[in-house]
Amino acid sequence: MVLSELGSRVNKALRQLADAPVVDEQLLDAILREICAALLASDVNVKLVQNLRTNIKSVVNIRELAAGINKKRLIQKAGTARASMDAVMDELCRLVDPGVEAWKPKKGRANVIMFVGLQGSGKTTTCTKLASHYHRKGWKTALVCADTFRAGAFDQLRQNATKARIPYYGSYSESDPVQLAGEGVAKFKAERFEIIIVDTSGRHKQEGELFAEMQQIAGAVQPDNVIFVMDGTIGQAADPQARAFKEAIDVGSIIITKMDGHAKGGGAISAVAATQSPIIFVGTGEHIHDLERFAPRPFISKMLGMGDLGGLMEAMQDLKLDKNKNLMKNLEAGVFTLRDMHEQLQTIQKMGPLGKVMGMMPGIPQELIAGTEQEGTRRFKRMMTIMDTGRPVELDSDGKIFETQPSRLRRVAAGSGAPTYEVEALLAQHKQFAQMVKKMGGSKGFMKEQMGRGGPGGMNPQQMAKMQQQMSKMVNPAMLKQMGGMGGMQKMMQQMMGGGGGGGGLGGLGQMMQQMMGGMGGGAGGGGLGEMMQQMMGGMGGMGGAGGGGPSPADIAAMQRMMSGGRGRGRR
Ligand SMILES: Nc1nc2c(ncn2[C@@H]2O[C@H](COP(=O)(O)OP(=O)(O)OP(=O)(O)O)[C@@H](O)[C@H]2O)c(=O)[nH]1
Repeated sequence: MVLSELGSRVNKALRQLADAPVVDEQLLDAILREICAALLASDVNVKLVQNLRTNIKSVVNIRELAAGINKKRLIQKAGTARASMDAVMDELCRLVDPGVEAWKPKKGRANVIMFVGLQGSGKTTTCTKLASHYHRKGWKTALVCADTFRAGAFDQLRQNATKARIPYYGSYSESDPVQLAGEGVAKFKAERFEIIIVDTSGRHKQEGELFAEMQQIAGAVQPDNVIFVMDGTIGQAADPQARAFKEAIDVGSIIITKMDGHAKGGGAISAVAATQSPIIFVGTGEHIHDLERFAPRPFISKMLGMGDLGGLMEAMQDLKLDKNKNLMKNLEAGVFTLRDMHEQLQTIQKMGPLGKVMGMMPGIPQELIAGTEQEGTRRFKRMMTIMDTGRPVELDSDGKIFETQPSRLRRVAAGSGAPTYEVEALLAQHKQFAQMVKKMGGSKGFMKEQMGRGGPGGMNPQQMAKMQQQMSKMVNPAMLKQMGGMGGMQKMMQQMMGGGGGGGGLGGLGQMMQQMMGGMGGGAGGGGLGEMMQQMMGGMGGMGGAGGGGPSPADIAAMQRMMSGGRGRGRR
């Protein structure tokens, strides 16, 4: 069972808990049975599943809970359901969290990272991915190839490193991996590199020869961190494999690869318990950027369809929207040209595959993302092609030029191979965004003004308290906790609404994402925050009906009124 299926099965079980009129031992048992069956079907180690069950049962003592609060059925139910859900969430997180802080490189010195793992686990690919990650974050990074076992390993690393512009060291003729590793690390240390990543050979199975070589290389390069790379598709074999590596070498961190596609992934999760080491990244594809930072709670939360707000924020910050001076200037003036729209689409593309970005948004079920990813991406590409066909003067316009001169519209349609109605639809969408930007960005930044010059701090205390009250009603407390409480939530809203440097920047972006995914609004969202995020990201556009378990339409309306200073939408 792939992880998204595991997530929805667990989520379904938890919902049963929340929806049941009474929570008793029988119901809890049935739900635990379902969760455990789902975990086992995903290849999670059987002992770990047993532990999870026992731990939850010991935390949620139904009889005790019931005895403590037996006055009102409703209270009893609410308390028990919440305690059960918290316990399930905590135990799921514990599966992927060894409780050990991950190693972090130190600035101003050489940090040697050694990769180990079986042949084909994805070591060489992941070495370059990680090198590229550090390189992008500003670390002086180099790669050393000490894999002399597999013919072609050095070529592979050389090609990847060249593409990523990362200095590398290796040899076609030297056959001693220990000497190669030692020389490479010494060279890059002398050149004051900060991150030196050493790729080592693998074998088809864990065997003495491999481990002896690994230990000798470790002796030569004295790694600060040993990263164990494990293939996410290997199922139950993960546990003995991880144990064998841990016994042979001081594994400090884990990277699980091939977590894209149909990886079951549950087996590889067992590596955490086997090595007592944290997973630091997961590989999600063959491309150099297909490496996602791993953190236990966001991972579980994302798997359950609750999103990963931290990840979303990081992806947004990485975009450095405020560095796009032209766009910002236009947005602040309330202007949104077709070229701005083109740039926004490119920006979304830079955040990664649409599905990945949507997956970070809470309340959007994983199955829905998988289903709409293809359609969304196709639509996205068609829009880009249409805009690329426009002339510069047309792109820099507000699009009215196409209304007054229909021959231009027909020319763009013919040039891009799209039917005219599709070009018209794009122009209509652009018009909608442009109106929104005018509302939000114009008059010195509508949102900024409302939020108090770039932050909610400008609201008066009464407005602030009221807004918090509305927000807390709408947001699932577990999610609010994940976002760093009310403060975190406000920070996020700031980022989304004006943090990019001009009011409306990310609002437009969010709205576009919804458009790309096609009909992601209202009913699609499985939970409160997803709905609210859509509301916020859509620039208060009013997305319609609340998703299951979300805020009521009255709550949303109240929230909108609050956010727009009680003046209603549509005001300039
Ligand atoms: N889909 C997918 N493929 C991956 C991922 N990581 C690596 N691969 C692919 O897995 C295959 C093996 O990867 P390598 O990097 O050559 O494996 P290795 O562990 O270095 O192998 P040896 O050098 O022989 O030990 C390659 O085809 C990679 O493109 C991932 O996260 N997702």
